[in-house]
Formats: sequence, structure tokens, C-alpha cells
Amino acid sequence: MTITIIGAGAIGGVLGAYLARAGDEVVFCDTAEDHVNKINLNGLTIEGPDETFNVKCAAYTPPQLIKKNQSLELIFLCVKAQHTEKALSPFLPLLTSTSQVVSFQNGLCEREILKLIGAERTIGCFVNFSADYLEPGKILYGGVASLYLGELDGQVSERIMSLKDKLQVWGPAQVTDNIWGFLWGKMSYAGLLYATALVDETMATVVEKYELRDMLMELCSEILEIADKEGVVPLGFDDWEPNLIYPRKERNNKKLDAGLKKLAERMANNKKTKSGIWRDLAIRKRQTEVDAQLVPILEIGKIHKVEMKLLAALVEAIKEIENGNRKMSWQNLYDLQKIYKSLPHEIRRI
Ligand SMILES: NC(=O)C1=CN([C@@H]2O[C@H](COP(=O)(O)OP(=O)(O)OC[C@H]3O[C@@H](n4cnc5c(N)ncnc54)[C@H](OP(=O)(O)O)[C@@H]3O)[C@@H](O)[C@H]2O)C=CC1
Ligand SMILES: CC(C)(CO)C(=O)C(=O)O
Repeated sequence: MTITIIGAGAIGGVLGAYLARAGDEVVFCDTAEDHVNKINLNGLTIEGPDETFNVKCAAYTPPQLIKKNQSLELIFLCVKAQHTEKALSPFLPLLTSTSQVVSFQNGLCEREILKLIGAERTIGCFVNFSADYLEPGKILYGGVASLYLGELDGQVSERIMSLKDKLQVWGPAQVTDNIWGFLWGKMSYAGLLYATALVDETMATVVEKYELRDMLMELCSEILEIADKEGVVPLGFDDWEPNLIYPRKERNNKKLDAGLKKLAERMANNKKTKSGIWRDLAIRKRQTEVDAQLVPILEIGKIHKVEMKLLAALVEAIKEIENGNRKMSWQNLYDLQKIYKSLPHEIRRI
């Protein structure tokens, strides 16, 4: 079955390249014409921690692929969260009743995808390996990390087992019966990642900054509280353990500090030392995924009547950096610290 990768950037490029190298038929589709042209001309190059390799594959822009008018059975959707609907919609007429669309994205994009194509054709995926689009035809790959596939209803179906098997050529892909748990777990981690992007430092440097730790963990707790209200049990991965952070009253600071030390070490040792959010703001000078990732959590929070002062301030600060009305600096984190210190005592470090 041909795998169509919509969004042949960092994540889509890496997965597609491994699959193509192993002999799968992979078709890349991306709006960046220079990237598409380069792939067609010279192939796609992956610069990984252990090897650099190049694969030859067909690449198309969305209008070119639509023009081919061939049905698409398996789509890996690897665009930024805010492009989900725009990227998938043009292909709806090419889907069949058995097509599968797998969301290799951060955020709760599956909620949006299922509205477009129905839950039966939507497959969830939690992805935590790191990669960066370097230039047309070239992707930096940070190496393997957690990747879990899951049906939205928790079923362990044959189709996700076979997808998991297919992905072994990339690395240790796994299957979960709680994909929402992973997606919300990643969202709590995303709170931390967005905060690290408020300053032009590595993620590890911010995580190691002990005096900011309580504030950062409260920021993540705000997100975890919403997951809790939604009836989801957030899951941990790669030295990130939501259950050490929330419920607040059960927080074990000793274990949490040990976990964050390991996380900072992992971050420092990765080829990608700053987040994709930082890269969007500092290098690519474009909007982050904040409107499609953190803003929906604020909205769900409103439904549950939970005030998220830190998350709201973080969203505002990120948007100000996006718009050029704020610079990256430590002061941004200390501004959040001020808000944290004004929170009721019972919320602060227990
Ligand atoms: N990179 C990472 O390390 C990680 C990323 N993720 C998540 O993976 C998802 C993908 O991110 P990432 O790979 O980094 O993003 P990239 O920007 O590297 O890749 C996305 C690609 O999709 C293209 N694109 C945009 N709109 C469309 C469209 N309508 N149709 C087809 N292609 C389109 C983009 O072009 P253009 O740039 O011109 O817009 C870009 O080339 C995100 O949700 C991210 O949060 C998760 C874990 C780690
Ligand atoms: C840091 C990373 C790669 C997750 O590990 C990520 O999700 C990002 O860059 O946004």
C-alpha cells in the first residue's frame, strides 16, 4: 500500500525516508515547492546521529498530487497542528471508505481530523523523536524516541498492529490502548517546551534552572488538571512523568527533581537542543503551533471553569514574540514566576 506523507518536513521526512529505504512505496507531498523540487532532483537526505542517508522518492505539491486523481489508502499527516484542516481537506475526495489517516503531530489534532473523515478512518499517534527541516531536501534527525500508535477508541486493531510492524524499519514504534493519555501527556510536556522557548537558551538550561522549577511544574499541572477533568489519564515517556507532577497534593519533589535531572541530560545530549517552538520563532520567523495546541486547552479549561493563569500568560507571551512585540529573554520566565507567586498558597509547591 502506498504511503502518502502530507507534510514532508522534519517528522514526515524522517519517517518517509526510513520507510522508502526499506522498500515501501512512499510519496511525499508538501507545499514548499523548493523542497519538493529538490527531493525530485536529488532525493531526500537525512542527517541522523549515526548515519546520513539519501532516498529517492516522488514528491508533489498538493495541487500536483490532486491532479493525479489516485485514491489514497494510507496517509501520514505530518503538518504543523494549525495546518491540519487545510492540508487534509483537498484530499477528501481521494479517500475511500477504508482509507487511514495517521496524525504524526503534537496537539489534539485527531479531534479535528475525525470531524473531517470520521473516527473509523482516523488513527492517533504520539511522536516524540526530534528532527528539524534544515533546507530543501535536507532534514536533521535527532534519533529514536517514543512513538505510539493508537486507535481513538483504544482498540488494538489489526491495522495498527500492521502499521507498528511497518514502522520498525524506523525504530521501536509501539501500540497503545490509551492514545489520548499519550497526547495529553505530550501536551503537559508541551507546556514546558513552550516555556523554554521564551528565552534563547537550550531546553536543558531552562529545565535545570531550579528557582523556576516550581513555576514550570505548576504550568504543566494546569494542563494536567484539564486532562483530569476530561477523564484522561496522561501517560509518561522519555523521562517525562506527568504522575510525578499531578495531582499536586501527591507530588513527590524528590522523585520529580531526579526525573527532571534525567530529562535535562536527555535534552542536552540530543542533536536538537532547542525546541521546534524556539526554531519557529528564532530561525524560521513564523508562527508557532500555539493557537492549535495550547489555545484549545485554554478553551477546554473554560468549559470546565478552570482558570489557567500561567498557561494564559504563556500563550500571550509566545504570541507577542511571534508578532515581534516581545523579545526572547529570561525576564519572560520571571514574569511568569511573578504570576506563580501570586497564586493561592495551596497551589504553590506542596
Ligand atoms: N520536529 C520535531 O522534532 C517534532 C515535531 N512534532 C510535531 O510533528 C508535527 C510536524 O512538525 P514538523 O515535522 O516539525 O514540521 P515541519 O515544518 O518541519 O514540516 C511540516 C511540513 O509541512 C508543510 N506544509 C504546510 N502546510 C501544508 C499543506 N497544506 N500541505 C502539505 N504540506 C504542508 C510545511 O511547509 P512550510 O514549512 O512551507 O509551511 C513543512 O514542509 C507538528 O505537529 C510537530 O509539533 C512532534 C515531535 C517532534
Ligand atoms: C522537543 C521535541 C522534539 C520533543 O522531544 C518537540 O516536540 C519539539 O521540538 O517541539
